[in-house]
Amino acid sequence: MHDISRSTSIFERAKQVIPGGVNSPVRAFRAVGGNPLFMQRAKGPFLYDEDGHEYVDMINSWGPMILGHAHPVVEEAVKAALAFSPSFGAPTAREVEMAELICSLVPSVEKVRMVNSGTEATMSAVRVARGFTGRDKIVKMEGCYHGHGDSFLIAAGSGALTFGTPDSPGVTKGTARDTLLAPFNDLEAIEDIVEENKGQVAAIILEPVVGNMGCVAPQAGYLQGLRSLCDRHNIVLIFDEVMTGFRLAPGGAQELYGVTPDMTTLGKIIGGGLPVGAYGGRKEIMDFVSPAGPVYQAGTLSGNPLAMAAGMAMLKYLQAHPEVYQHIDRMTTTLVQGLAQQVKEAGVKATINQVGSMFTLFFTDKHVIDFETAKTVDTQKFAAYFQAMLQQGIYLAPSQYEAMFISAAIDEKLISRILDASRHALATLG
Ligand SMILES: Cc1ncc(COP(=O)(O)O)c(C=O)c1O
Ligand SMILES: N[C@H](C=O)CCC(=O)O
Repeated sequence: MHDISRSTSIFERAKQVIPGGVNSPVRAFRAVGGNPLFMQRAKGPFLYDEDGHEYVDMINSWGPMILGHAHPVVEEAVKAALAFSPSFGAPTAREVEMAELICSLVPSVEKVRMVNSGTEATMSAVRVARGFTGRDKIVKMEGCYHGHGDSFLIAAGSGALTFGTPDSPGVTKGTARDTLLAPFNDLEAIEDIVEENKGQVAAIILEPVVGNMGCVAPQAGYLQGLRSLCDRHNIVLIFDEVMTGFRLAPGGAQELYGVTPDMTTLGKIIGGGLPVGAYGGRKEIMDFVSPAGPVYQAGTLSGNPLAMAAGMAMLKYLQAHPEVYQHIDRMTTTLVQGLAQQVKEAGVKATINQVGSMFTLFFTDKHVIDFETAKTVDTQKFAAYFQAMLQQGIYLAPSQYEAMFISAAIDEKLISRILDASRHALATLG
């Protein structure tokens, strides 16, 4: 066993002053047992904990570190921006440059507003959709996670699902009533819901490729079907691309699947590792946002110069190096094929979903296509696998209901290292 005494003692202190000792629940390792590791630094594909251990990072800050940690291009951009002051509370040219780049790359986005997190982006997008349509209800998919806004903490994925609180206390009955639930990948079900609530649904929001009940791909025709349903009923279709934006393709999942929503929410990569979010869409909808229109949304630190500098550096690097996408997709495919072979040889009940550089190894023999099938996983097996991988220096997402994200810093040698570790981990499962 690793000596993690420094992490453990920091965790003890943390629990005295931070709820559960962490600033975001999934970090607490409760779903996998043991104490969370406290990280000190990271470089390229590696994380280093407070006790000095090195780990191959398979989460990459839940997506944004697509180039690996502390990439020099991002580091330099942040240093340069810092010298000009970390915040003005006034508009800057950088924000305009960022908006222009997003509008040029993301098919659905004609105008965009920067915010500080994915949660803010989704909350704001839904408010705008309600203001635009004059309707109250939204439809969300079971198991999708859109941050911790009240309207979304109903059948929510990610940490909410991991900790058994997909319907969070504190959300009023009124708010919950305005969120209708549909199973992911089921067009018939959502058509019925929209029909039963005719003229009342402002927006349908979903992760076009789900990452927050583990990685789940949309089935053929599903996204197209939602597009045409929204067109028929004048409903605003919102793709939450906080995870998939600039990861699955420069234009996100909407580019990959060729389906253009009315609005898109973004985060993660567009901040290059700094706190950021954005929501955008068709001009006529976005012009409802204050001060152009009546729907209020604001932010003291929105468009923060450091976040803009880091995000722009990352987006421009990706634009100049499209081979990054080929590399991360190829590395992920090699890894997933290796894992699939190992699972078969070990006789372990498991199935793997992959879209581009996102994937999840689910400990179930069911094909995972929605919330119901995702919930068939053996979470104890996953926990044992997680711990066995951790002991061998591989840092996985600490929950079965999450996706893993591969960075450009991962190469063939590291894939072999991960696969060697996995072979041993699977052998311990029995
Ligand atoms: C798809 C999706 N939407 C929204 C969010 C919320 O983003 P944040 O954690 O930055 O508030 C997340 C991640 O947490 C996410 O994965
Ligand atoms: N699934 C979440 C984001 O992608 C996990 C991150 C968090 O909630 O801390």
